[in-house]
Amino acid sequence: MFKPKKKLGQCFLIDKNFVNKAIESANLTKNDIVLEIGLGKGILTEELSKNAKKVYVIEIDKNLEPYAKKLKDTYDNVEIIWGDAVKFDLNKLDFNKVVANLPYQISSPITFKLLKRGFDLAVLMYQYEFAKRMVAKEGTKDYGRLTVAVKARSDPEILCKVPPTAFNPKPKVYSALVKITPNIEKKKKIENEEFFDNFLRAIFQHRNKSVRKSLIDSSKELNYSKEEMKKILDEFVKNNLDVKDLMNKKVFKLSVDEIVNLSNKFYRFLSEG
Ligand SMILES: C[S@@+](CC[C@H](N)C(=O)[O-])C[C@H]1O[C@@H](n2cnc3c(N)ncnc32)[C@H](O)[C@@H]1O
Repeated sequence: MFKPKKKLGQCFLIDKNFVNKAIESANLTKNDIVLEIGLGKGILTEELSKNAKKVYVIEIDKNLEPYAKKLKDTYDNVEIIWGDAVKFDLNKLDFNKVVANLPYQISSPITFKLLKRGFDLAVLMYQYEFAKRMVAKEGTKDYGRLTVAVKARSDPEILCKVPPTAFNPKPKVYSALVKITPNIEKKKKIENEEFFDNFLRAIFQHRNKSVRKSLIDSSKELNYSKEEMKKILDEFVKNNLDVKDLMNKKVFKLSVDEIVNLSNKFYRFLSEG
């Protein structure tokens, strides 16, 4: 008998309504190539393989092989990749959509990895609290680095809240199905994505401080000493008087657009200097 492992987030979906909701929301056609992370017993994989051209599934737990075999015996468009999805190079696979009931402990690294790789549409199950952070508004307690990283590149939407009874074993918390639609126009506004992500990491280390104080306190994230950062910021503001007010605002009160603009200006200033 298969014994689910908590540390691998093995809460398997048993309520077909949520499987159907995920499949419908992904608008699958026979041209779609889907990536799923976490096979489990294959409840989602089976429906994906019926509705898409091909399904790649990355699964870490080889003990689930009997379920993989059963699926592969019935569907010839399923390919299982045994390994850690966090370490796997997603550019090796030619998928265009992502549908998954994510193991919660890797929600964050997988979301960042997927946003970097790019996709046409993703429908993902997250812990409800995590989903709320993805869609949060500026100035609220849930607003943070994750919100801005996601919203600066896509339009995330909570489709529905999912109760613990939809899974076996039952998790302690609620979950949510989230649809992430990439937004090319928004993404194009980020002048340098690597710099933007480092900038986010730096400012959100101190979300309650002003952007200026936060950048000084986490100057190491951008490879400067505190003294260097102070001088740089003074020069930056002197040369860009329109950022003065933003630099004095608390980090968590800045909108996504304001953060993108500030990051772009700071990136340009540092590259020119
Ligand atoms: C929440 S279960 C979902 C399983 C199935 N898709 C379902 O909906 O019932 C998460 C699955 O991800 C797998 N998993 C956990 N960590 C993983 C990782 N780092 N890489 C790939 N799979 C992982 C677990 O073994 C488990 O099968």
